[in-house]
Amino acid sequence: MKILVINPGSTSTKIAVYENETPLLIRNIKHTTEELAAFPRIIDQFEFRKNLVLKALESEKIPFNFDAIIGRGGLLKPIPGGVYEVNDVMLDDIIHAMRNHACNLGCLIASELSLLLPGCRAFIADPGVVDELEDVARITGSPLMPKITIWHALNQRAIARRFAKEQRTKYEDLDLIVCHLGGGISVAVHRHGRAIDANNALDGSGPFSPERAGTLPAGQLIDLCHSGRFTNDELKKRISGRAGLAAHLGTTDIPTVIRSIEAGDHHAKLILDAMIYNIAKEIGAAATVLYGKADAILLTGGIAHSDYVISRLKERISFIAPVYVYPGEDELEALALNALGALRGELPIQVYK
Ligand SMILES: Nc1ncnc2c1ncn2[C@@H]1O[C@H](COP(=O)(O)OP(=O)(O)O)[C@@H](O)[C@H]1O
Ligand SMILES: CCCC(=O)OP(=O)(O)O
Repeated sequence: MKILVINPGSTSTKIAVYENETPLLIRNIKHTTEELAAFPRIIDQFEFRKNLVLKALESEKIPFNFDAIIGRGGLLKPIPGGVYEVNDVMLDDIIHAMRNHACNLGCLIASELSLLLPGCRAFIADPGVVDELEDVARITGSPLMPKITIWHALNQRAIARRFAKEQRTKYEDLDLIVCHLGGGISVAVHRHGRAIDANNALDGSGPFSPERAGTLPAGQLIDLCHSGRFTNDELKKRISGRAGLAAHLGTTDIPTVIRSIEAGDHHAKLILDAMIYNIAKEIGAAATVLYGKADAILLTGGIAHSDYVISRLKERISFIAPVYVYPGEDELEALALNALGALRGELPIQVYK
């Protein structure tokens, strides 16, 4: 069986082709802040990102012939984890989504390309809106604004399962803190296979990240909203997109920031060290959810490639539990395996309503 995998991220477009469990193509196309700034809205990137997929196939001479196309799931309603077939309700919710993120393009591109091939199915799996929070974790200080979670559900779970396999145990038998360090940064508590707490890595809570503001001072935010300085869309970009490292330093690229630090840029060092400090605090808070008894802390995502970030993070969090580092992500493989499992009847195909 042949599967095409499409993973649009905030700073990259990742593409894979699998023939059963064997990868035939893995491609990570990185996008600069300027390149994406040319598109006023994320939905405007549809043709650009779709063409990147088609060009990658063409350049590798991979025939356009697939049994299924699976995209990274978008910002739908909160749903349980698993594989979902792309349907009209899903496409409609994505087109009218309240929140913007490149992952919204995953099911749109998968759907459009699958329609070119008779019999080809379009899926998503474990989107960022997977919600398994404990009731106590949902309550905030305002009944008007209950906590919602938007996180790297797909990769966090794939990495947690990989760790469990390496430890010769089951994911469902472990208590883990997993932190995905990407364009957004999510920290989730996985208690016996269920993610009982996770931040909103997109526009709500947690540490700031390469392109997110994270938790902000609420009063100052309200004042800024009423200052007349920004439109609604501009303000949203100040929270997600032109926020975090992008706002402070003009780049989301960690190697660029580190080169500046090495060249003596004290401001760049202060900002990156502050991001690391805030990530460590979020992991410390997650430890309290498990009464301090985590089996391990897993660090993953693109930034986990950075020795600068990981060594400083470890200094602050190693006292909590053993730290394991999984640079990059297993999202492409996790998506491919979900599509294969669905096609083979080994995984239930859920219906998005
Ligand atoms: N080799 C590397 N060293 C340090 N940072 C890296 C490396 N590769 C990617 N990154 C950083 O990882 C982040 C992107 O992570 P990734 O998990 O690919 O996120 P996304 O899915 O949001 O695009 C960027 O800030 C990028 O600079
Ligand atoms: C959709 C929420 C997860 C997230 O922040 O993803 P990126 O790191 O790819 O932006």
